Amino acid sequence: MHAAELRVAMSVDVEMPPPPPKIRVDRLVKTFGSFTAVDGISVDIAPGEFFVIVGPSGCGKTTLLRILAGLEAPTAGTISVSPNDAGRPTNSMVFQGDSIFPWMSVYDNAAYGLAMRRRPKAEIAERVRPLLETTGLWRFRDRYPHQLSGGMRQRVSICRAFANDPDILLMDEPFSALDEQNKMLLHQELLRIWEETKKTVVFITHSVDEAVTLSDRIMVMTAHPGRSKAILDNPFGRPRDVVALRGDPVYGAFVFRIWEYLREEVRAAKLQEQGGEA
Ligand SMILES: Nc1ncnc2c1ncn2[C@@H]1O[C@H](COP(=O)(O)OP(=O)(O)OP(=O)(O)O)[C@@H](O)[C@H]1O
Repeated sequence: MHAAELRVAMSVDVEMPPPPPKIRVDRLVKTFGSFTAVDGISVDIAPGEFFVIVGPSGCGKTTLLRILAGLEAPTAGTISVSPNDAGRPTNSMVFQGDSIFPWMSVYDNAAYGLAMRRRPKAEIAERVRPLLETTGLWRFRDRYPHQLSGGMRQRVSICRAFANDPDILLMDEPFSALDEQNKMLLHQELLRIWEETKKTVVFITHSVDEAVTLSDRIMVMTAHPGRSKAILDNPFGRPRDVVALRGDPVYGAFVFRIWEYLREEVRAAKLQEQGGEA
């Protein structure tokens, strides 16, 4: 057999094992006193995956993200994150609304994580400038947050998180305060930056549309106590055009499928909120 034939034969026969997960969540439980916020969630998230969590209000999404960020300890179960290159932060968090510093310019806000790690100025510029350019903020780099629109402030938060070059990005409803048009632009920008960097992202949202637009997989959570109800593979490939996506008949069908899982949970959460039984 020639070497080329042997290679073909081997490529057919040898199945590569999947890469080890970047994040492994194993039977995770979080209680606050007698209240169970997260109840036995297990999931493996692959390196470079865009993993989105949707669920009704109060189901434990933020609690789960805070545990991933190391801001809360689990009550039971474990979270393990495969190690990264030394010297890089494990994760950066982007919060709901914008969380940039009002006393710092756009540039300094975007550079904040790197400056805190005392990276050389040239390296900071090398990282920050392309991000500010991609998001249309470069010419506003000397402005302060009060001189920016909400969409621009949120762009600064995203630039800061990516500039920091973490292994994992944790995003807690970062776009919930924005109007539809700004949201759409930011979705496209976020996807563009993510496709260049292939970071592992865990993203929380209330919006099924946002989940479908951004994700590789979507976890639907139950109403309190927060459990994993379903984990769905997104049928759309990459790269994505966030507007064209909506014209695809598969889009509506996938949104509908997620709502089938979600609607009962939203109803249950509403009843819980009103003090009734779900
Ligand atoms: N530190 C805390 N002490 C007591 N209860 C808490 C604490 N943090 C969260 N909870 C409760 O845990 C539940 C889950 O909260 P969490 O913020 O994780 O939900 P969520 O799904 O992110 O909600 P939303 O979508 O409304 O932001 C809520 O009932 C909340 O009140």
